[in-house]
Amino acid sequence: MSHAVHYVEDGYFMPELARSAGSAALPSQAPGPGGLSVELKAVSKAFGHRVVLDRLDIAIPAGAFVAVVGRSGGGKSTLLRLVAGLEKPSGGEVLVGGKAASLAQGGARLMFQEARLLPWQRVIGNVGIARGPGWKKAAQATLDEVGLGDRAGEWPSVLSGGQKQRVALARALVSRPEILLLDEPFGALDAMTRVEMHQLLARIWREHGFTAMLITHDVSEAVALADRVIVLRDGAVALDVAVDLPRPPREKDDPAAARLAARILAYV
Ligand SMILES: Nc1ncnc2c1ncn2[C@@H]1O[C@H](COP(=O)(O)OP(=O)(O)OP(=O)(O)O)[C@@H](O)[C@H]1O
Repeated sequence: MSHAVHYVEDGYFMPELARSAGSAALPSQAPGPGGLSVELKAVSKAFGHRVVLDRLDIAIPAGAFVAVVGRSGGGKSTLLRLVAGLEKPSGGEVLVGGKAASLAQGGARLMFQEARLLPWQRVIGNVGIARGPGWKKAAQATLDEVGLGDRAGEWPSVLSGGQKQRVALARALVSRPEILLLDEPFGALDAMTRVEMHQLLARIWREHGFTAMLITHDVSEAVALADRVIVLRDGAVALDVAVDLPRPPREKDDPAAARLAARILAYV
C-alpha cells in the first residue's frame, strides 16, 4: 500500500512540506486506500498535573468507522490529536498503521466543527490547497463527489454552513487520506443538514475505504454513522460497543438505533 504523505496542523495543509515530500493531489476517482489501523497501548496524557487520558487501550482495525462520545472536557479531542500526531502521549504508544503516530508520517486528515476555509481562496482553491500536479482536476472531482461541483468558482463567504462543511470534507478527501479524524464536524448544523451530511459521509466512507474516527457529543449521531461506539469517561473507556445494525446512516427514527443510543447514553 502506498502511504501518501500529508501534513496537517489545525486542518490546514502545509503545501511547502507536502511538495518537498513529493506529495500531490491524487485523482479522486482512484480506489480508496483501505485505511490504516490505529492502536493505543496504555496511552496516558497529562497537561501539568491534570491527567486527561489514563492508560487507554484501544485497537481500531483498518477501514473501521469508530465514534468516540463523552462529556465535555473528557479528552475526546486530545485523543484525536494524539492519533493525528499533533500531540505526543505522556505514556504508552499511539500506533497508526503499526508505526508511531507522527505528523511527518501523515496519511490522516482532520475536520472540525468550523470549516476553517481560507476566505481569499475560491471554493476550488480551498479544496486543492496542496497544489500538486493536476490539483484542479482532483479538486473539481472531489467537489462533484460532495455535491458542490457547480460552486467551485465561488467565494466561501457566499456558502451556507452545510455547504462550507462540504467544502471542508472535500478538502480532507482530495488527497485520499487513509484516516479521517472528525472532531464534531456537524455540531453547528441544523438537524436536516446534519442528516444530509450523515448520508454523504456514510456514502463517501463506503466508497473511499478510509478509517474514520468521529468525535461527537451526540450519541444518536454516533449510532447513525459508526460501526463501533466508544464512551470516554474520566479519561478511560467506559463502554466499547459494536453497532450491529444495517449499514449507516441509521437515524433516530430507526427504533433499534434509538434503543442502542439510549443504552449508550447511560454510560456517558
Ligand atoms: N494544550 C492543552 N493544555 C492544557 N490543557 C489542555 C490542553 N488541551 C486540552 N487540555 C485539557 O484537557 C482536557 C480535555 O480536553 P479535550 O479538548 O480533549 O476534551 P473534549 O472531550 O474534546 O471536550 P469538548 O467535548 O468540550 O470538546 C480539558 O480539561 C482541557 O482543558
